[in-house]
Amino acid sequence: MKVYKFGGTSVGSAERMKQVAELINGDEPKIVVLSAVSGMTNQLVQLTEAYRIGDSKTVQEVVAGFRPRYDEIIEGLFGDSNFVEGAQAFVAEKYELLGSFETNNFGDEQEKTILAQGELISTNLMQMYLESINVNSALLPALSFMKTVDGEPDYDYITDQVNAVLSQHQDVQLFITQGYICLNENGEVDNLRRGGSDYSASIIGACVDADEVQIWTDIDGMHNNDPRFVEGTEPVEQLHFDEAAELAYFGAKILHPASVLPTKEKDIPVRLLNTMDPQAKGTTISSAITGEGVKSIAAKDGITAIKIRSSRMLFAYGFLKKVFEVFEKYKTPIDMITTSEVAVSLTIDDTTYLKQIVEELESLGHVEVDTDQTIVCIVGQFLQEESKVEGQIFNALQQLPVRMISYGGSSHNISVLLGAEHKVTALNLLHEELFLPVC
Ligand SMILES: Nc1ncnc2c1ncn2[C@@H]1O[C@H](COP(=O)(O)OP(=O)(O)O)[C@@H](O)[C@H]1O
Ligand SMILES: N[C@@H](CC(=O)OP(=O)(O)O)C(=O)O
Repeated sequence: MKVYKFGGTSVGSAERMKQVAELINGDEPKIVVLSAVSGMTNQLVQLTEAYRIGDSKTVQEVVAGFRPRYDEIIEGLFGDSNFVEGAQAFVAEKYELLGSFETNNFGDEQEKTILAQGELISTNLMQMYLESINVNSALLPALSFMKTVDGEPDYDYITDQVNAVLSQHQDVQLFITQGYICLNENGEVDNLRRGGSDYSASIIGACVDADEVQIWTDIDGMHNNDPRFVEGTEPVEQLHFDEAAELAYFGAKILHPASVLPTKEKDIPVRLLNTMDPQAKGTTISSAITGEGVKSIAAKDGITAIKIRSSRMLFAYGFLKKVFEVFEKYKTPIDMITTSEVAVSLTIDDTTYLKQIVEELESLGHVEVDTDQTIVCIVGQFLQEESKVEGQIFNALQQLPVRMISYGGSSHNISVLLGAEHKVTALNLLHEELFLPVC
């Protein structure tokens, strides 16, 4: 069994959906995970915001805005009028549902139900299209097997349920399911957070012991730098699970940060492939350790740096424990940390409890907070005795005000903290220094 995942851009139009159908049609057994058509989840988020503030006009406008997009997709997908009518009736029910919530009684449950509709629409349209071209496939409703408890996948439940549903369709080799959506421990509709379809594919892959998970998107694999900000980036052929996890966590949008773990645990290779160029090699992520030196650079925005300065740190022990306890109390993960004899600097990206954290840290020392920072993360295999990378990084960034550097935490990550306004310059300078030949 293989698990394929197609992102929003890969199902963003009738033409793309037909391309996907061609790619997944074949004898090999497959579970195909689809995202919502590109932009749809953003619009659904906008819709939930309008409901929250009681803005009925925007609610009606957003819902009306769905129609032309899906009309075009349905028209492009189906020749037969029965299928056109069936698909139109299906989306009409969704528009009705999306416009039917009460603004004065709108909470998390309603919000999650709305956010789930994008994936429900794209998968149903794909299933109808496959039927229309006589491809034998079945819809595998994600809400019948994908469950989280305290936000974490319930692997035992998912494994039992997904295998039970699969065994009900012995004559089918091709299954279509929704990414991103799930039920929570209370049986309510929930999701795996934005970009979570990659995570769905990886969880499903682990639960069915897949031979491989393929993530199909609009680019030929993980590039050696962020193609949105740097020109001339190139795909990286091989990455270790840990390298891919670091890149995903530190901003490489092509992969959801949590999606590496389930496949790593089961040692299932993940391939990142391009729907628009299916022959391209892409990137293979596996347990193989390959190559030395820098493989890729990523950047994560929205970082807050906190510095705690205290002369009580001098010759003392237990100070860091007290600092960490504050973050533990507010369930706030720390990304980077550096220390001197009189100060600790660390970064967080979740600022929900920043005020409370700062208040408590002030009892330990003088606290300074810098918002709007970016972590630039350089990933690869760095053999410390031989590595020239540190020198190259200092060289590349010498003109920029670097706020923190984290090196040595692992042999495959060097992280640098800068003000967000320096991100694009830093990515480009590092690219030049680390990847481009010296003329
Ligand atoms: N290092 C990187 N390598 C490849 N793509 C990257 C990288 N960093 C960011 N991206 C962006 O990720 C995008 C693909 O991810 P995403 O938009 O989530 O795709 P999908 O809609 O298929 O889920 C690419 O178009 C690219 O702009
Ligand atoms: N549709 C969801 C889930 C997802 O994974 O989408 P994509 O694969 O297009 O990033 C989102 O936009 O967050």
